[in-house]
Amino acid sequence: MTRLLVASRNAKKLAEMRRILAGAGVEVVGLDEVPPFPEAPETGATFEDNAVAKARDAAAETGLPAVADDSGLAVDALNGMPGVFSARWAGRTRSDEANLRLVLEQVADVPDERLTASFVCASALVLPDSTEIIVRGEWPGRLVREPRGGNGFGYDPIFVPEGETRTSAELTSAEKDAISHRGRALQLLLPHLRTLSRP
Ligand SMILES: O=P(O)(O)OP(=O)(O)OP(=O)(O)OC[C@H]1O[C@@H](n2cnc3c(O)ncnc32)[C@H](O)[C@@H]1O
Ligand SMILES: [Mg+2]
Repeated sequence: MTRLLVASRNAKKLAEMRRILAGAGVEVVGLDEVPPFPEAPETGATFEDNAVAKARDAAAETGLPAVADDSGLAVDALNGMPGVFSARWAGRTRSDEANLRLVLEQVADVPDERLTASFVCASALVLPDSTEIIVRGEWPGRLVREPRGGNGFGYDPIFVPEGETRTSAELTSAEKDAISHRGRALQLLLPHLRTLSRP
């Protein structure tokens, strides 16, 4: 089976990517299973720029096809922030709890009807021949002021997807994967991954 390097240092994100890619006809390999290489900081202005940079580095360093995602929460009342800064919104400690508390503080005066937000995921596949495929998945919803639920990671406890009453941290893994920004982006990559495993 063709090996595919999934370039993420976030264990919970990686687990989601592994689940969604199961059945794609590739053997998923994590960064822990390849020799270490220096990883560039995520300095891009867009999710797409960061995703392709992560995947490009990983493919170049290992010679394997590589997929990476850059993702985050875009809050309408905050002009799309935290956006590409989602992982480190409350600073370098990168604490999920501190990040979501800061967002809640920032929207404290925003009326409920304007608490709309979306999760965004840009996912990039870079092949050994340097072909780059970049896709995007979005998951619209709204914020709640009290975190709820223990599944998922990041901002999941304060995000209620459109059409749901539960937060995304209250969805099962399978429910989240089926409709999430990451699930949608990776579905768009699947046809490209299938061509990898063809002789
Ligand atoms: O870059 P890698 O190593 O993949 O891991 P990371 O956690 O740094 O990932 P990003 O740079 O893409 O930052 C995305 C942040 O956005 C948030 N996020 C992304 N997807 C999410 C999801 O499905 N549910 C909740 N929060 C999410 C979460 O805070 C992540 O740390
Ligand atoms: Mg990151």
